[in-house]
Amino acid sequence: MERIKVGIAGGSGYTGLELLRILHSHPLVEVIWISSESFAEKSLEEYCPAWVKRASLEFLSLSKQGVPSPVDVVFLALPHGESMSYLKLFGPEVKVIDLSADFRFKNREIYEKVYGITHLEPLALGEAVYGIPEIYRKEIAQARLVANPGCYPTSVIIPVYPLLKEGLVEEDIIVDSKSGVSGAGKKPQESTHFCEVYGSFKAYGVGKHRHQPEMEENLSELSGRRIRVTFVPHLLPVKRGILSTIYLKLRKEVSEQAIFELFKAYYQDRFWVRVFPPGSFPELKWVVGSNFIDIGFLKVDKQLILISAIDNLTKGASGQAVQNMNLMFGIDERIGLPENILYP
Ligand SMILES: NC(=O)C1=CN([C@@H]2O[C@H](COP(=O)(O)OP(=O)(O)OC[C@H]3O[C@@H](n4cnc5c(N)ncnc54)[C@H](OP(=O)(O)O)[C@@H]3O)[C@@H](O)[C@H]2O)C=CC1
Ligand SMILES: CC(=O)N[C@@H](CCC(=O)OP(=O)(O)O)C(=O)O
Repeated sequence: MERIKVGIAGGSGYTGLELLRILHSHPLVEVIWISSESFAEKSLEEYCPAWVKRASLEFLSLSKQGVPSPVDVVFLALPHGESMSYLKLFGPEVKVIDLSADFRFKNREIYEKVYGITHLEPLALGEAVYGIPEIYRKEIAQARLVANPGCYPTSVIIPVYPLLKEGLVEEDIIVDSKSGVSGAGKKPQESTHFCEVYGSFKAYGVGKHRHQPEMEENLSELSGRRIRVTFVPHLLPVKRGILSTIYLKLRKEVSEQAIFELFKAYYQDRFWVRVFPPGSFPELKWVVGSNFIDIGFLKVDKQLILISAIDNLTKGASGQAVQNMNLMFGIDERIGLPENILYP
């Protein structure tokens, strides 16, 4: 098979560098170009010496140079609002996987309200497939444009989906998530400065985080009911990882064993999902660096507590994006993705 030719828009950012880490070891891929506005014409080695002796690529400026060499697929690892402005550069023969939120909503009005910007490519919203391979495998395989989900929604939608789909839980869901600081990207901000974060722990975006409507729209569509999510994210003083604790009310009596069997029925053949037996819970250290999502659960009377863990940059972003690319090109979704963790 000829290698898949890849372009990475935003190759100098955290998810862009994670894409490079993964794709460099992918046996069926060749990275043809990477872009950065601030480092245009600088080499990857100069920007990030970890690449010395490994790859000789030079950043180009997408805004100034326009469409670079032809590729089969482009990853848009760009800020919200920027991704959609670059979509038109790529013809219909090029597959696009967008890591931003620009194509995640079916409803344009919700996107514009949540992000406070006018959508530049509203027609593409209908075409885009929400990129959770464990749920939308068939649609992703046919897609030209995939909207890679947000990191927090990935950690919530995968564990909650089987329970909602089978009508086992109520519509009101409480999500308490904690994320490492790389979730905020590489651009310096006071709130993510080392001294602000290290040795501390805080909630942010309480009751108004933009991932709440993303989870609600998607879970409502999947379940055919109006789902309400109360979402509180927190900033952990670590670089990578998300741990989400999800509280659900059971609609009827179900045993823990039956819930375990349900998860197995949905995810047994989904390699990147690991469901733990009742009472065993995930930890960041067992997933960080890998593309796994780990799920644990416990029933307390009528309440079901789910705990999930992912690496925000891998299963929460670039790993999932490569998993989507594999499906779009008809190859095994395991290929090229990291199973190894960064432990200790
Ligand atoms: N970090 C995470 O854990 C996750 C991030 N995401 C989403 O993925 C996307 C990328 O995130 P992340 O990698 O963290 O962000 P970063 O801030 O680390 O990187 C952003 C990238 O976009 C480039 N860029 C910025 N502005 C422009 C522009 N106007 N035109 C062209 N290129 C531009 C930057 O290049 P330059 O060198 O010029 O600055 C850089 O390469 C975002 O939409 C984010 O929300 C999704 C899931 C998880
Ligand atoms: C720690 C932190 O700041 N996290 C980011 C979420 C990153 C992400 O996955 O979301 P998007 O792709 O939707 O940007 C935040 O709360 O905005």
